Amino acid sequence: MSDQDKGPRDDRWYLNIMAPNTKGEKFAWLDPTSIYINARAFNDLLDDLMADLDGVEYDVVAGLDAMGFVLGAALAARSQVGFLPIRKAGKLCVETDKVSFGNYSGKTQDMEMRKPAFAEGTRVLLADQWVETGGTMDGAIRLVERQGGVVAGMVAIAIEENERTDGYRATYPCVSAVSKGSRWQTECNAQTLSSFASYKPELAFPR
Ligand SMILES: O=P(O)(O)OC[C@H]1O[C@H](OP(=O)(O)OP(=O)(O)O)[C@H](O)[C@@H]1O
Repeated sequence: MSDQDKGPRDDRWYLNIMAPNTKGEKFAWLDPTSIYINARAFNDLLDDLMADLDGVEYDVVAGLDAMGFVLGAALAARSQVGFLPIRKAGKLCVETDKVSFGNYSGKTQDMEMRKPAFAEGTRVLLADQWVETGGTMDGAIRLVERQGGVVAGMVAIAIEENERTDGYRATYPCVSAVSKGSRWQTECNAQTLSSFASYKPELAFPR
């Protein structure tokens, strides 16, 4: 792809290379990780998220296990702040706080954060790949607040619209590559993208 192909910044062209689910309803409805494979796509995604995070103040980025680690760590590096992994339960070998949460799959799971992870009043930016029901974010918010942290905002490739995520947008700065009011947002809410019709894995190849 050439620079000309990028188009206006609002285009968010890299969303076109996200892959549809081909494995059925036990899985998420799409796979955004194809964006990470392609250098231009990944960098343009990070550029747009960083631009939209301008004015949001945070001391650390917390990434949600597992795919939130990719975006969260990359944004932490760009922001020159540290990165805090919030893990699915049973992995951390240090003291932890634990919460239960439900996500799009309908299952209840536990997640953990090291204890203590930060000083009281630390501003934490929560990063995840995707927000669907918002249940995973809810667990992360509780973990951060339990240790006296302040949720500084949330960032993801997309935040689907529903009652819970409307509440997040009303409460925190929420940044997503899928812009509110865009046709991408409408398609994400409906869980089908028009770009799926022309999706090819080759679109994401590294070169
Ligand atoms: O808003 P929710 O309904 O809670 O769903 C969003 C969560 O689901 C996806 O992760 P998943 O649990 O599939 O795990 P993964 O990151 O390990 O792929 C996504 O990365 C979020 O973490």
